[in-house]
Amino acid sequence: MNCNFKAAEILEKAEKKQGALKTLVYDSKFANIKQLFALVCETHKFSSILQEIIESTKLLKHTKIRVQLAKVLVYDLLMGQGIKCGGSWKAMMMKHRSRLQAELARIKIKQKVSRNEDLLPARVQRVAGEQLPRYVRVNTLKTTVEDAVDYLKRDGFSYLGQASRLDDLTLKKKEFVKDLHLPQLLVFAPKTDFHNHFLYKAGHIILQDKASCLPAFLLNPTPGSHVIDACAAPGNKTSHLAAIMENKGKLFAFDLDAKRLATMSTLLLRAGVTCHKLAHQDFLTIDPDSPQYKDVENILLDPSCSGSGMVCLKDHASNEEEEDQTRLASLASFQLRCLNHGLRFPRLKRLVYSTCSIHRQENEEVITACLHQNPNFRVVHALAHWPERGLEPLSQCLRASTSKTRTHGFFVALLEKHSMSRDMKLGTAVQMSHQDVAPQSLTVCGKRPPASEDSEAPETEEQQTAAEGQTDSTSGKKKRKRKKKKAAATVK
Ligand SMILES: C[S@@+](CC[C@H](N)C(=O)[O-])C[C@H]1O[C@@H](n2cnc3c(N)ncnc32)[C@H](O)[C@@H]1O
Repeated sequence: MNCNFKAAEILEKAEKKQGALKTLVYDSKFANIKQLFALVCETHKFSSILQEIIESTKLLKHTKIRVQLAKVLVYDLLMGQGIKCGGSWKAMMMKHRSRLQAELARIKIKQKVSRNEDLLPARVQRVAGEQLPRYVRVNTLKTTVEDAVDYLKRDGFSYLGQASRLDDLTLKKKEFVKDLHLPQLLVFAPKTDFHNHFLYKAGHIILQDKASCLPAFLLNPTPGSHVIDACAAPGNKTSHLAAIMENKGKLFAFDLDAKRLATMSTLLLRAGVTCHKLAHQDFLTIDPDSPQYKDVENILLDPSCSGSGMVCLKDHASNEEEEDQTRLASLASFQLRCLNHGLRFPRLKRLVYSTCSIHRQENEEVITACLHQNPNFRVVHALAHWPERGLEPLSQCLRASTSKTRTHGFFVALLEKHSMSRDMKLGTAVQMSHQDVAPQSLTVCGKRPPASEDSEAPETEEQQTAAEGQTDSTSGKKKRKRKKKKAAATVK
């Protein structure tokens, strides 16, 4: 189907509140998702100006097409690629081109601006003004960061060194730096285009938003380990996992969508990934007790979400009041089911949960409910220096946004199973308190994790005591334990 037509169909569905733009785009099964996504986002962004042009030129009357299609075609003709999709609509639009161009020029003169972007409503301009840097992840399966930097320098880019503050990510044309948080990430000026660059075509670099690099980075599976990427396509995080695993071990990747899996196959081939096993399967139907998954210790779960963190969609249904609550509830319920399912794998040690949503329902609330139902897991306080944390009380989790991290809106939680020895240290009382108290207080136990590689400095004894003293049953057990200890000491 023609890209313009598909884009119009999606805009119409979004207006009827049948879903968020991103989900609708991905659900469309369109062959070129990237192209469709860009067209939908841009048309949506300029919607009010396009409407004005269409009305004053009486385009609908002349062409008998629906308003959403008219918007897409006018956008493409006046501001986009010049209607590449062609066909009969192209001929039709060319007939009206000079009138449409004249109307756009008239609006610009009236508003005393010269650029199309300056016509955008203030709130949209604010978001567009927060243009994100271009993040480039170096694919260490094919090259090293140093070699990539050298290549780019020889190619005319100007290397400014290692960033140390967020402000260092504000870059001008051709400048680039190493990221301040993620060692394999290079940062360039917004809209630096690498699609035709040798390093991209050869799979040496992957174009991936910084926030989307967090899940694999935090999971950090060791080479040789067995890992599941539960909702994997189109596979950027899978290829990141494979790079961390140095292509050693087993990486099981599942997705429901055959087309996205096909794209993923190409991406993984280009990236030189060989340790994966792709399956066109519903993750919820995977048997955790099947012998082939008996050694799985790590799971990355990046399930379908509302996509409300994607910058270009911020102007659309981006806050909780506007977003369809029924839809959010259904997404959250699916996300929780996936999360609970992931935690059923018998040898699982760590699971990273992520979404590109900014809604508490899909993020902190899912984690809270999950902890409530899985008292043998806790949330790890990840990446202590990350500037934006999960909403209270889940500050162990990470959030990301244009303003605080210069990325798309994102959420990541790292869950870890209590090891036997840790459970013993914490006492079974902690597990009991998980089950017995309200979900919000559950995180108190998660908030004071025993030391682990990603957790903050070990807590004080005082904090530990406070955490353990959440319920009567807990303190009762503690008292009994202390009494026993005292008695034992006396005997000695
Ligand atoms: C947010 S996207 C994943 C993006 C991917 N992790 C990446 O980094 O490229 C969510 C994916 O989950 C898939 N999905 C949805 N429900 C699923 C299920 N029950 N089992 C497996 N995959 C599922 C969708 O088809 C979609 O490709």
